[in-house]
Amino acid sequence: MDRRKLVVGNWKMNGMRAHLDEVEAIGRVAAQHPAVEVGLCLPATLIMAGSERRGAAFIGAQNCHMDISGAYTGSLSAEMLCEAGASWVITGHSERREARGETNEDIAAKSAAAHRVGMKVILCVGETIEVRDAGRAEDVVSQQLLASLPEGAAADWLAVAYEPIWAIGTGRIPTMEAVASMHAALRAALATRIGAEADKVRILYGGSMNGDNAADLMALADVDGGLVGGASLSAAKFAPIIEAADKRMKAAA
Ligand SMILES: O=C(CO)COP(=O)(O)O
Repeated sequence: MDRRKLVVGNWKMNGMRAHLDEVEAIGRVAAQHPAVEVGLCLPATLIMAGSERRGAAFIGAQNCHMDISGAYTGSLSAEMLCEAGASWVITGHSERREARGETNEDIAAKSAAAHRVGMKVILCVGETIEVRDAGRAEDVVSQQLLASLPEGAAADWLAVAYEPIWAIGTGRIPTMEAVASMHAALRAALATRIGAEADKVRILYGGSMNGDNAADLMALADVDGGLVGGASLSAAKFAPIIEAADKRMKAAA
């Protein structure tokens, strides 16, 4: 199955106008590696300016509301983010599931809302260290994925990111065997819901991905790219990850 590698930076609550030079530099790196789909999910304040300097990278948002409009102080709808220049949105990041109490149902609704306005979605799932240590990671994360999967999910608008919570920002990653096994389990779980379409859905790995481990991670059969936090904040750190994805695309061609 030819799945185009997808490498996306999640800037989280980082980035001021001064960092738009990095957006531009990453956009140039993306242009040098057209085999890879590259994007940056920016803080909402930078989406409009970032989308003017994005080069060959797409710009995404990090969250959206599930409703179109209304009395939701401080929230942004998918339509607003899309109009500002975001073509993708992250839903279900653990930093929102945990700290903001987002439920699987909320995440399915947000993902559907984004799809309705023509945006693409990166739906995040991942386990705590307690669940991993108890040997229940694959069951728990597969269930989380199915419970937060929006109606009509299809590969042309939905990607999944497996992000073990204990690997985010810690410099620790699961073993390659554990990542391979989880990604295969998630694809199998998807197939129970969407059948053969599951083969086309890109499943990204996220959590301490960097220039040193990206090549090994992206060589795994069901790892179709990365969702990258810290190492996406500068072109210098992000470029080696994009290059690793490009090499895999060429090796597979
Ligand atoms: O949460 C992440 C991306 O969404 C991963 O963050 P780090 O790459 O900084 O570990």
